[in-house]
Parts: sequence; structure tokens; C-alpha cells
Amino acid sequence: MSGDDDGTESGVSVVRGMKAAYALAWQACPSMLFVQLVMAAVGGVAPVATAWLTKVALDELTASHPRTGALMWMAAGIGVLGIAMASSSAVTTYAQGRARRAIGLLSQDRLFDAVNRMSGLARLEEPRFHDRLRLAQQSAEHAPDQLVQMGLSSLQGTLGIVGFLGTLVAINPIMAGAALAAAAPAMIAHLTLSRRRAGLMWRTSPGMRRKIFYQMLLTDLQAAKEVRLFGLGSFLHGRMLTELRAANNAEDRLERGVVRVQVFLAVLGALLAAGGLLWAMHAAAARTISIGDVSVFIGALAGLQSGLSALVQGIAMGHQSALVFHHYLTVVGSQDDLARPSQPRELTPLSHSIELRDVWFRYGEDAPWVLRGLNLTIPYGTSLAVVGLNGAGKSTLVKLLCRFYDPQRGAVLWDGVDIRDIPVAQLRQRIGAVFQDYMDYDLTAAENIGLGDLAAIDDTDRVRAAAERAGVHEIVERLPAGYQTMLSRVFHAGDEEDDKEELARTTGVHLSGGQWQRLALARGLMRQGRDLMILDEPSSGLDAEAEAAVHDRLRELRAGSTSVLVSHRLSAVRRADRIVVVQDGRILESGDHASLIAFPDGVYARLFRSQAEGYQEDPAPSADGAPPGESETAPTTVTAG
Ligand SMILES: Nc1ncnc2c1ncn2[C@@H]1O[C@H](COP(=O)(O)OP(=O)(O)OP(=O)(O)O)[C@@H](O)[C@H]1O
Repeated sequence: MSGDDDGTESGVSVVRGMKAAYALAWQACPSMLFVQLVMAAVGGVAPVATAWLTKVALDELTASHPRTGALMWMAAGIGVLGIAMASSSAVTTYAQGRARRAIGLLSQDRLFDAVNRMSGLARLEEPRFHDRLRLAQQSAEHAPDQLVQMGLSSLQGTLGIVGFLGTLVAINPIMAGAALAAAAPAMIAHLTLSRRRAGLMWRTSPGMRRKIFYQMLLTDLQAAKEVRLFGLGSFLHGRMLTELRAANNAEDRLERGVVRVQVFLAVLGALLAAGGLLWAMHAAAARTISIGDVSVFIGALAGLQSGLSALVQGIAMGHQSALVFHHYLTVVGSQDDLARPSQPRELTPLSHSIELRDVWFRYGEDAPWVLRGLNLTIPYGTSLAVVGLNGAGKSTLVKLLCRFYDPQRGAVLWDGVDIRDIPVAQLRQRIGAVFQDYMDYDLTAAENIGLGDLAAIDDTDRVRAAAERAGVHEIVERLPAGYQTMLSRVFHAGDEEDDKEELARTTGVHLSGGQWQRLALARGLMRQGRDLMILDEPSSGLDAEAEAAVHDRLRELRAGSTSVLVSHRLSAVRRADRIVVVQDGRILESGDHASLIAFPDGVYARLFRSQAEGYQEDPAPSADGAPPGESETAPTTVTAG
């Protein structure tokens, strides 16, 4: 089987899957595994013992002088066996449930532990990884348990099969051989089908993910405005159904094959049973076997057939689960997408500079270069502003500073040490950041801020101080439950189903875009005092007043610390110690505001002029280089209408 065909590698993956599933089950819940093992043994032996006891009882009954005492014991034995079988199935159901939950918990724990271990972003940008992750999630929940059940039912089935087979061999060895031989094509057919099913799951995974994506858009609150205004509902609905139909059609084709195979196997089984019955009746009429023999023969043949069929189907299902479980094992065994340093170096507090030296970077082997030999030094304690047109590579530069990716060529140096030689968690501990595409967490306001420094998430003073610095404290205080207000309409805090007042108080509140951005800023500022503060468009959604206030505050906070500010608002960047213009993957211009503006044909000066024109009738910048609308001494009045 080719890796591309179904995402699995070979039969080796089945064996590996089995071993891993059993190891997982054993670690998750050994006691319940043991209970199931004992119950499987009872379930396997009891039916054979019942068939034999019935035969002996029938023979006793049809004897010339039946012994009543012996018959009573036999009847009691059959009763006890019946009770054992019935209670074993109840105990098995309980043990299965407990084992399934424990295995599911452990397998998901390991899966998401593995996902968290990936410290870069590249893996999460691979569609193939997401296909695998989806199947891994599915199989983490079910496959280990299915594999364990398959093993146990095979054990139980095998015990029964051996017993019935021995019985049949004693009465009619030819019949026993025929029943066994009939199981071979069934086994081959079911294994082929299970392989096809696993392959189908892999092939339909991208379509199913797209279907989930369309479904999500149809129900997502954030998407709802555009979906409703642009009338996208039926379009997305149609696309969702198209994906679902494609998956259904593929499954239907496979299931038609399954029906053909099952009909063939059913006919084979029926012919065998009919042949056996004819022989038994004929032999009984000729008095070569007793009535008891007929009973045990028919029971044994039926038991053998159903046991073999269950065994074959169980093995096939286990085979399929193991093939899908392979995706789980691949994800769990995945290496970090960033190379780990072979000899990690301790990260010392920044004391000299951060440098990007001849950095070349692109997002994929076939993708165009985003950074092309970029050289940039950020001296310790200085503020750097990065400007440039859309798509110039500013955010990419920031991502490389956080080591979300490694450059293909060149290096990022922290006090002269290549950041690839430093444990990535240590590096990030020293960086505070506000990203352009920040997150809105469906959590309380305090948590939304506190997440910036997990160690201080419960430190209300620090959370409040960060909120004050970001200019969001008053806004949060005015919320129904202040910092404890849930910022979500999807969840509410606590389980106060019956407490209407509490429910009203904790039901989510919606913030405006700018308010969310200020919260994101506060989150970033929880890390104030770290060695490097990165601000990627931290104020794009703020109103003019808030933006000016935030930038004043940020300027104060950045004074004397090392910071990188990416912004299209040139009013915000002009007081940085140094401003660089990124273009074509390189630094095109560099200097402070005054020196850059002094080159009227430069990109910075051009950008600045065009922004300034937006604020005044006379496009010429004022003497200090500030657009008049932003000069501290000449506030602008904006009149609506
Ligand atoms: N994750 C990604 N995968 C592939 N290409 C990407 C990815 N992120 C960015 N790019 C590409 O890299 C280039 C630079 O993007 P980047 O986000 O760094 O630009 P930017 O200067 O920050 O732009 P903007 O001013 O619009 O925010 C763009 O051409 C973009 O399409």
C-alpha cells in the first residue's frame, strides 16, 4: 500500500497500532483490562460447556434408564453457565465503559501534548497535517478501545471456536474442515474491505474538513455579519452539501462492495449449515450418531460459524482501527517542527543587541522569498519602528524574531548567539508581543489579560496595571461583573443555570473591535519588562484619541527598553529611535524620522506625505515633520456629516 494512497505505510503499521493500543490501554486502566480478560475467558468457554452439558443431558434423557439425580445436576450446571454468561456480559459492559473513558482520556492527553510540543507555526500550516490531525483526533477517541475490544473478543471467540471445532472434529472431521476453510475467503474479503475503508477515510478527510469549515461559517458569530449581508448562507450550505455528497458517494461505492461480499459469505455459510444438517439427520436416521450428538453437532456448527464470522469481522475492524490509529501514532511521534539545539545554550538577559544577519526566508520550498538577505540590528534599549507596504514582510520579520520559523539562510542573533541554539521556550519567555492578528478569547476580561503571563494570571494587581497601561481599565470596570465578566456570547461563566440574576451577570458581553484590541495590548503588556517588546500594529482598531493616548503610554513604556513597533500609522512610529523601511525583503531605508523625511524621494517621506495629505488641505508637512492633524499643539476637530 502506498503512503499517498491512504496515508498509511504498510502492514507494519497494523502491528504497531495494535501494540501501541494495548500499551495505552494497559497504562490507562490495567484493572479493567484484567476484568475484561477474565470475562472474555468466561464468555468463550461457557457456550461450549453448555453445548456439551446439553448433549450429555439429552443422551441421559434418551437412555433406557435415565438417572434423575444426574439430570438435575446437569440442569443446574446449564443454569449456572447461563447465569455466568449473562452476568459476564453485564460486567464486561461496565469494564468496557470505564476502560474506554480512561483510554480516551490518556490518548487525547498524549495527542494534544504532542501538538503543543510543536513550537513553530509551519506544521500547523500544512493541510496534510490537519488531515492527519483530524483522523488522529477521531482515532484517539475510539481506536485504542476498539483494538482492545477486538483483541478480547478474538480471545473469547478463539476459545469458543477451539471448543466447537474439537466437538465437530469428534463427530464429523470433514464438516469441521469445511467450516474452517469457509472462513479463509471471509477473512481475505474483510481485511480488504477494512483496508479500503481506512483508505477512504484518509482520502475523504480534506473534503470532510472543508465541510466542517463551511458548517462552522454557517454557525459562527463572527462570520454571521458577512454571511447575512452578502447572502452567503445558501452558497455555503450548498458547498457543505457538495462535500458531504462527495464523501457519501465514495462511501456508498464502498458499501456496495461490502454488500456483495457479505451476500457471498452468507450463501457460503448457509450452504455449509444446510450440508451439515442433512448429514446429521441422515446419520441419526442410520443410528450412527445419537440425538445428543445431533444437538451438539448442530450447536457446534452454528457456534463455529458464528464464532469464525465474528472473529474475522473483529480482526478486520481491528485492522481498520489500526490503520487509522496509525495517524494518531504519527502525530504523537512527530518531531517538533523547529530543530532542537543539540547543545542548548542558556539565554542571558539581553545586554547588547538583537541582529538579523543576512536573513533569507520563504514560507515553503516553492513559495517566493519574503526576506532576501535582510540585515538589521536592534541595539539593546532602543526602539525600532518597521514600516513598509502591505506584504513587504514586516510581520514575517516579527515572526522570525519570536522564532515561529527558522530562516532558510542567515541567522537571528541574540547578543551574538544564534537563537536556534537557545531552547525556544526560554527565548519566548523574554519576549512580550501584541500581534496584528491577535486573539479574542471567550474567557473573562481578567483572563483575557492575564493569559499574557500565566504565572500572574491570578494577580489582580498586575492584571489591572496592564489594563491601565493599555487604557482599557475603565472599560473593563464598567462591565457587569468588572474583570470577571465573561467576554463571550457563546459561553457563560459558571453553572448558574438556576440563578437568573447570576446568569444575567455572567452571561457574555460583547466588546467592540477597538476594545478587544486594547485588551490584546494589555495582555502583551503583562510582559512589560521583558527583554524585547514587539508591537505589530497594536493600535490599528483604536479611535484617534485612544490611539494617541496608547502611543504616548507605549512610548513611555518603551523608553530605555528594547522594542520593535510595526505600524502603518507613521504618526505612531516617528518618535522611534530608528525607523526602517522594508521593501522587496530587504531594508531599503533606515534612520530616524528627521533624517528619513529629509529625503523627499525616499519611500518613507512619500508615505508620510501621503498620510499627511489625508489630514489637511495643504499636503505639506509642518516644520517638525508632523502632519498637522497630529501635532500636539494643533488638535484637529472632526465634524460628523
Ligand atoms: N503563513 C504564511 N504562509 C505563506 N505565505 C505567507 C504567510 N504569511 C505571510 N505570507 C506572505 O508573505 C508575504 C509577507 O507577509 P507579511 O505578513 O510579513 O507582510 P506585512 O509586511 O506584515 O504586510 P501587512 O502590512 O499587510 O501586514 C506576503 O506576500 C504574504 O502573502
